[in-house]
Amino acid sequence: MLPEIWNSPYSNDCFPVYAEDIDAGGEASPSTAMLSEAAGLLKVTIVGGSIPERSGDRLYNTCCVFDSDGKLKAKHRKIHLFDIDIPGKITFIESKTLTAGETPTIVDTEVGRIGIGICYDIRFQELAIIYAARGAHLICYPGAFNMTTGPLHWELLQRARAADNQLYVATCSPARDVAAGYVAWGHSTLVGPFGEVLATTEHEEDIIIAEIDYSLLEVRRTNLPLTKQRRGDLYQLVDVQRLKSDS
Ligand SMILES: NC(=O)CC(=O)C(=O)O
Repeated sequence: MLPEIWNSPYSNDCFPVYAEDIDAGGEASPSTAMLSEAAGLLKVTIVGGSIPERSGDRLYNTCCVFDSDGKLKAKHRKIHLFDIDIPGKITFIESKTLTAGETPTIVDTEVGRIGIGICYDIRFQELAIIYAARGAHLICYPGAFNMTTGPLHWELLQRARAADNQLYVATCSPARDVAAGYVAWGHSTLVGPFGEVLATTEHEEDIIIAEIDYSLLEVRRTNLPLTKQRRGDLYQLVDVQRLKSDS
């Protein structure tokens, strides 16, 4: 797994410059061609962080997932754009250059059923609930939280998504570069289905190698039978996409 916007500085000025046309493949998208080659050569599934994607006259913040033959299995376009204003701390308006994606993305891979979100997507618990309801074992969030929100929210949100939905959450952030226009918090992390941090980095460049045991999902769901105890008679989340595809 790679971080959010790993082929470009994280800035509205740079997104159009570094954007690649993913659907055209080959030389049009050197970053995804490289990921596909690496997945095939190493025989691993890759959740390819995200890059700015050009599609016609639009730009998206897009994560590509490759299977161990190097085939593109899924493409997730960041659904919730990072438009925030905390005066004196951080203002970022992704929607100045980017368009929001329109579909949640869940993908069956050799290493489990994976839901994908990109950074700000982690703040919207409904997306994680839908992924859990559709049988995700793991949600991967390439992200790049910052020095204001990172210390308070980055780990909190990962643990909340994992504990509420009793699944694994994996995040990958760029390392911190204090000279960059946007300073990332770092701290890539793997969280287990009890909300426990299984592995994490500091803010320097690093790699996490950790084991995921999906049999723990059942154990935790038996220990705490939240799904059975949910009061669907009092509240419900409607899976609009599923309703659309069923009709
Ligand atoms: N960069 C993001 O998309 C999100 C972020 O930094 C935050 O939610 O805080």
